[in-house]
Amino acid sequence: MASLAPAMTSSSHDALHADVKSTPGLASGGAAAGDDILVVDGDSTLSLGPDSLLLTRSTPTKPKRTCGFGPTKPTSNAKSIPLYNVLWAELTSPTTLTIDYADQTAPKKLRVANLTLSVQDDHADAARRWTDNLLERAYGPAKLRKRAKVLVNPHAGPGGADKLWDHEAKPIFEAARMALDVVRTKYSGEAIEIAQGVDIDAFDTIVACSGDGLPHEIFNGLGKRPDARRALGKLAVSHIPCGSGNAMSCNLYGTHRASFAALAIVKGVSAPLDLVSITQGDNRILSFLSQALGTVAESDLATEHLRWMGGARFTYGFLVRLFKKKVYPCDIAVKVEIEDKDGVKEHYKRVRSYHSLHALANGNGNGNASGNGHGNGSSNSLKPKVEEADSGSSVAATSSASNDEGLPPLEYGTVKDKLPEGWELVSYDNMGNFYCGNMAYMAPDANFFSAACANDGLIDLICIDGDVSPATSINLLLSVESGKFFDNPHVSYRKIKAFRITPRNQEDGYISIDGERVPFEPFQAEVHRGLGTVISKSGGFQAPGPRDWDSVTMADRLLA
Ligand SMILES: Nc1ncnc2c1ncn2[C@@H]1O[C@H](COP(=O)(O)OP(=O)(O)OP(=O)(O)O)[C@@H](O)[C@H]1O
Repeated sequence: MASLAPAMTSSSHDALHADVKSTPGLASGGAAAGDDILVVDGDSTLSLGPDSLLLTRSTPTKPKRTCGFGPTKPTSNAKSIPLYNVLWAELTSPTTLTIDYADQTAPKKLRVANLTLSVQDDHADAARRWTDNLLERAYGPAKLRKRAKVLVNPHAGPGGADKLWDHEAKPIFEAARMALDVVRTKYSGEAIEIAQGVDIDAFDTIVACSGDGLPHEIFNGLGKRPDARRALGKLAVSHIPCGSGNAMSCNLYGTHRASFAALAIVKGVSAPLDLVSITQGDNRILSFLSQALGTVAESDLATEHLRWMGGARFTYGFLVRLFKKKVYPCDIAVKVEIEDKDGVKEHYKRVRSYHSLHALANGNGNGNASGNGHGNGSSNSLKPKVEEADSGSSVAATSSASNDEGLPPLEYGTVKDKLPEGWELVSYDNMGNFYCGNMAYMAPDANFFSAACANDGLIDLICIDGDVSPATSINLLLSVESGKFFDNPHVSYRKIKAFRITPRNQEDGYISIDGERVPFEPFQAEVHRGLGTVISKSGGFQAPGPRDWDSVTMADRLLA
């Protein structure tokens, strides 16, 4: 019989005799291309369902004895493996079929397991075709055997990135037969240099095993190249979560667990991601995640000495500050695109509906389409209005003739220039939080920017007054986890294209760009639609969106 066991114990596998079953509609004695069923060991079968691979043993396995206590337990004759979990399959000899897959052995961990079956030698060709069919279905639009440059930050988060890479991510990548080039970073900033010099044609993805600091460095390294636009568009950045926040992985893979993220990278597709140019003094850097000034920035950056607390250090820092009712006076000038929350929800609905309809139009109901998120699909009638409205400012639109050049020009100049026309300048004496997000989750269970879209050319701006009562602040913090934050009346939520912020009456303080501290000086930001590329599980973000965004009929969607 076939044995299903972790790879480490493969020596215990029983050999199987495999044959190709004649089933109605299939050629007798051989599996024609597209065949779904392979017969093993005479009567056992391996069948390909729409979502899973099913091994059914014909001979019932003997029930297990229970030493006389209670009734004997019947042993199941079938084993189902989700196709999403299938990593690799091949005939390792003309008579041996091996299938590697990610097995969920614990709620927080996947482990590589394999299935070894013998194939009758006169049916090797048919078994090979069946194997190709299996891999095609298991990978869908995802590229097989991605080539990865892997950067491991041994000092990420609470520590342990080496272990997470070695024990949770690497085995999954290796089982998927990915080509790996692994580097352990030795000092801060090395990932910038590596990304600056990497051969972008030699790899499909550059994987950060780290917190969100290494992806920030990687985007910036790619952005410093003379061929920045091509590099950012070609080499997809991906993330194995090893830090304390791990926002990138939460947004793109819906998990902050290393082995689940590794599987999502294996099965993920390249997708464009908006990136934000930040100018401060004479510098220009890229931001992929967030820009913050106020309680949130300080709670993160001023608690570095409490790293041992893991994710709890942020909550601790936040509570300490909110009881002080700290305010951060500043001048803010914003290029607003969508002013009110209903408009933001409507926009989110349009983008999501476009992506799901686009996926359906491509015959990919699970939304796992490679075009998903690029907004450049063929079905023009389904395009959301925002994408058309934004096309003038998209990087693709402004740079198609010059793809090998550096970063796109700044549409609104730098922080040192005169304030652009049409920007609304407001002075705030009581700002508590100026928080701008390019992704939804800022950490697990911290879906601050629930209306964020990966590739809409807009960033989401949250402003909260600092002089609200501590009870209101605590309620606000709790509402993030419960999903009610977006609708809280104390939260101002807008979609914007650019902003400039100038702190006032404070000698020093904290400004966070993607969780990294930058000088406490005025800075300006503008978004570039789809400038970066990431590996994503389904082409966009995994966040659920603002509450009730989807209370809309199919007709609404089609008319949106
Ligand atoms: N070998 C190293 N020694 C010291 N610093 C390093 C090294 N390698 C990378 N770094 C720096 O560590 C910084 C933080 O990296 P990373 O995001 O991986 O972890 P983190 O900030 O601890 O994550 P989190 O914020 O989620 O806790 C990066 O800015 C990077 O420059």
